[in-house]
Amino acid sequence: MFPKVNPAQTDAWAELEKHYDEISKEPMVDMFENDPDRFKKYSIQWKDFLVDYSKNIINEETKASLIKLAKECQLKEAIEAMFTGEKINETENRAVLHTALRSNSSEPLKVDGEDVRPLIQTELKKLEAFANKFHAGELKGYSGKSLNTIVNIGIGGSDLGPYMVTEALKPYWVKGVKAHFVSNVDGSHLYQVLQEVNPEETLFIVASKTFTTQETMTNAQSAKDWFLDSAKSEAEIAKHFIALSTNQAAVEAFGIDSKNMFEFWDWVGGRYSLWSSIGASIALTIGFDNFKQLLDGAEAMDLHFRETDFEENLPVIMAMLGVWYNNFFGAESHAILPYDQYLHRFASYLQQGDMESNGKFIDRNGDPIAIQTGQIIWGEPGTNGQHAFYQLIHQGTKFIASDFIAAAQSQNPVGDHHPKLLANFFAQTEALMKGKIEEQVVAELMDAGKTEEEIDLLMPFKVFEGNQPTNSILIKKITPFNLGALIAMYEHKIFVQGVIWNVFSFDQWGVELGKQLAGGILPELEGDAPVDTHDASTNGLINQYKSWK
Ligand SMILES: O=P(O)(O)OC[C@H]1O[C@H](O)[C@H](O)[C@@H](O)[C@@H]1O
Repeated sequence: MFPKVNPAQTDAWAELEKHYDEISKEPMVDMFENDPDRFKKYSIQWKDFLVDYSKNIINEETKASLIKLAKECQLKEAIEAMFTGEKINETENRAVLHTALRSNSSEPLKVDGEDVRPLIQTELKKLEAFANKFHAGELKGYSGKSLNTIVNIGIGGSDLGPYMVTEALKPYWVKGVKAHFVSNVDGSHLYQVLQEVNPEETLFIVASKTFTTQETMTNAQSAKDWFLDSAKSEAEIAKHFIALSTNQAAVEAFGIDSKNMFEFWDWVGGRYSLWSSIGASIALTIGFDNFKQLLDGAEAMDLHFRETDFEENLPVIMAMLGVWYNNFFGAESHAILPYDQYLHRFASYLQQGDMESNGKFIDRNGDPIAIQTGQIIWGEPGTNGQHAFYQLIHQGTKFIASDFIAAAQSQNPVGDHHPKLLANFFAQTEALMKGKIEEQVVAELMDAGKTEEEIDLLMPFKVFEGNQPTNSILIKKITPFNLGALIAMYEHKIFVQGVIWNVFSFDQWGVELGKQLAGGILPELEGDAPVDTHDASTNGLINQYKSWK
C-alpha cells in the first residue's frame, strides 16, 4: 500500500525543527575546518558521477534525522509500490511505470492483469526499425526524396523532454538529420519552423499522450494544411506524419493511419514520457543505439535508487536536502545551474517535472497541507547566469540552494574554454559557501590604496554573507548513458519529495481550470460585440483586444 503519512507528525520532523535552531546559523566554513573528512563523508561517487553535497548546512545529526524522516514516511514501501506497478496515482487510478520503459528485466510486471514488458519491447522494436530506416534514407517522401528532417509537434511532456535531450546530446546527432520542435499555439512558432523545412523531406511527429491538447492539435492541423499545399494529396500524409499517443481513435480521426502510430500507455505520465514512444524524436535524432543508452543509464539509476541504502542513495539524499531547506529554512526556490551549454533546456524541463508533480496543496488523504510543498525551480546555464542573476544569490535577502552540474570532459575541447568554464563552476560554489567577511574586504580595499574614509563607506556593500548551500554534480562526460542517469536521478528526487510531503505527484489537476476557461472564451473572441460575461478586468481585456485585433 502506498503510504499516507503526515510528515509533520513524525518524530523526525520535531527533531529537525529543534535541530534547525542549533545549526542553521553555523558557518559551513567552520564545519569544513572542524572535520577533515567532511568531503568524503558528504559526497557520493557512483559510476561516472561525483555528487558532492558537503557544501550544505548539515552535520551527521541532520543527515540522520532526514533519513529517519524518510523512513517514518515509509519511503521504502513507496518505492516498491511504484516499481511494482501499484496504482499510486490514485486520483487518476493509474500505475506509474516510467521505470518499466527503461528496464531490461523480463520478469513479468502486470497492470490490470496484463504483463507490460512485451508491450514495451514491441514498441521499442518498432521504433528501432523505423529509426534505422530513416537513417538509411529508406523513408521516402511524396516526391521520392529521402526524409531527413523531423518536426516534433507536442507540448509539455510531449515536448520538453525530447527537446531537452536532443539539445543535450547534440554532439551525438546522426549526420544529416535536422530536427525542430514546435510547441506553442502562437502561430509564430510553427511559422518560423516551416520557413526552414522542405515538405518533400520532412517527417512530422505529432506527439500527444491524449491527442486532444489544443496547442498540439492546432499546430498539427496547420502543419498538415501546409504540407498538403505542396503534396496535394491526402494519400501522401502516411509518408510524412506519424503519431505518438495513447489514443488510437483520436489519431485515426486526425487522419494518421494506426500503422504510423507509436503507442504508449496511461501508466506513463506525460512529464515522465521521454523514455516511451514520445522519445521517437530522440531516437530519430541521435540514433536508436544512443536512445537505448539513454534508457540504460536511466535503468542504472533506477536500480541504484531501488537498491541502495538511503545514506548513500543519490535521489534520496538530494530530495531530503531539498526538504531540509524547503520546510525548515523556508527556502522558496531551488536553482538548477548546469555549466554545460547543451543542457540549456534542463532547468525548463525540470520545471515541469518538479512543479507539476509536487505543486499541490491537498495531501494524499484529501486534507489541506499545513506545510510547504513543491519548490520553485529555475535556472540557466553557467556562466551566463553569473552575469545575470547570481548577484541575488550572493548578496540578496533570499535563501537559495542550488545544484551545479558540469562535465569533466568537454564535447568540444576548444582552446582553454573548458578549464575556464570549470574554474567558474568551482569558484562559484566556493564563493557561495565562504562569502567574504569584513576583514577580507578591508584588506582588499587597503591593498587597492583606499583611504580609511573610503573603506568605511564601501565596506558594507562588499561583504558577502556566504553560507548559501550548493550540490555539485560532476559527471565525467555527458554521454547518452550519463544523461539518462542524471534525468532519472531528478525524477526520483521529485518522487521522494512527493512521498515526504504526502502529495500525489503524478496527477496535474491544476492545469485544467485555465484550459476550461480558455475553451469558453475562444468563441467569445469572434465578432465585434463586446462581452460582459466575466469580471470587469477580464471583460475589459477581451473588449480591448476585440477593438484592436
Ligand atoms: O501529451 P499531451 O496529452 O498532449 O499533454 C501535454 C501536456 O498537457 C497538459 O498540460 C499536462 O499538464 C502536461 O502534463 C502534459 O505533458
